[in-house]
Amino acid sequence: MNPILETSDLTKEYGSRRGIREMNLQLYPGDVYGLLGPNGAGKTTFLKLITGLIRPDRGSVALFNANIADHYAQGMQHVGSMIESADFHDFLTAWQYLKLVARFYPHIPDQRIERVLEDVGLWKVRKDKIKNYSTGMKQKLALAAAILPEPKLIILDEPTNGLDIEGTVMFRKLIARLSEESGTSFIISSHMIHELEQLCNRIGIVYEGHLRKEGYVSQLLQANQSLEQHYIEEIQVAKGENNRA
Ligand SMILES: Nc1ncnc2c1ncn2[C@@H]1O[C@H](COP(=O)(O)OP(=O)(O)OP(=O)(O)O)[C@@H](O)[C@H]1O
Repeated sequence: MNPILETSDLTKEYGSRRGIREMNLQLYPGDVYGLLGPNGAGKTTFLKLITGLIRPDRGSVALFNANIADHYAQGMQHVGSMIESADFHDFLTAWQYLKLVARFYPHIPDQRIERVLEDVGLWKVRKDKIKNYSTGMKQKLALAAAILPEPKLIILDEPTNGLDIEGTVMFRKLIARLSEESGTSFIISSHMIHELEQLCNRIGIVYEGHLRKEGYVSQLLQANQSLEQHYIEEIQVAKGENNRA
């Protein structure tokens, strides 16, 4: 099976020498991949690189077999993403905003917009101006925009940030449904390890710009350790290595 996302030696160093180094990751159809790591580990940097929002210093990104440095539109045509807090046109309503997003795609009927607004729990407020939305409501709208064109791969950076408990449950159910019913693949960065444990089939742990450990959640849990224990253990090992260096 060909990977739908493949990064090779992906490297981006900021002036501070922080960033990510030589990250090699493959995502396969149907994968729901959780990217875990402490603050500043490099998760957002990685997600920005694979969506072409920033350019790598070295290495490459292939999406659906297209190298995005040369064939960006081709690689991104089946990808939806939500990375960092979205900027909206505040004077629009949610409905108008999604109509605007829909214009970037060949054919998205109004029924699809209705369905997505219902899915993310914004149906009742669809005619309210976005400037009156809370952070969580804006987060839901960003998620709605990401799933609108029914992409094969959805890339989400901290998607439950700002969501209340009901919103978090809605999010979890929506991801599970899209994964089960449509075979949609996901890569999700989050600090909510319990959310990821329930949602993901694979996880990767990033620390100080390196992909330290990867695994299938089912196999990791067989070792009689929770995902949290695996995570803490890996971070302790990484910190120990740093202290010795
Ligand atoms: N534009 C930038 N210029 C300089 N340094 C940056 C820039 N963006 C990120 N960094 C640094 O690169 C490192 C990785 O940041 P990144 O945002 O990718 O981490 P993260 O894992 O997403 O963190 P968090 O969980 O806090 O969102 C951090 O040390 C950060 O300070």
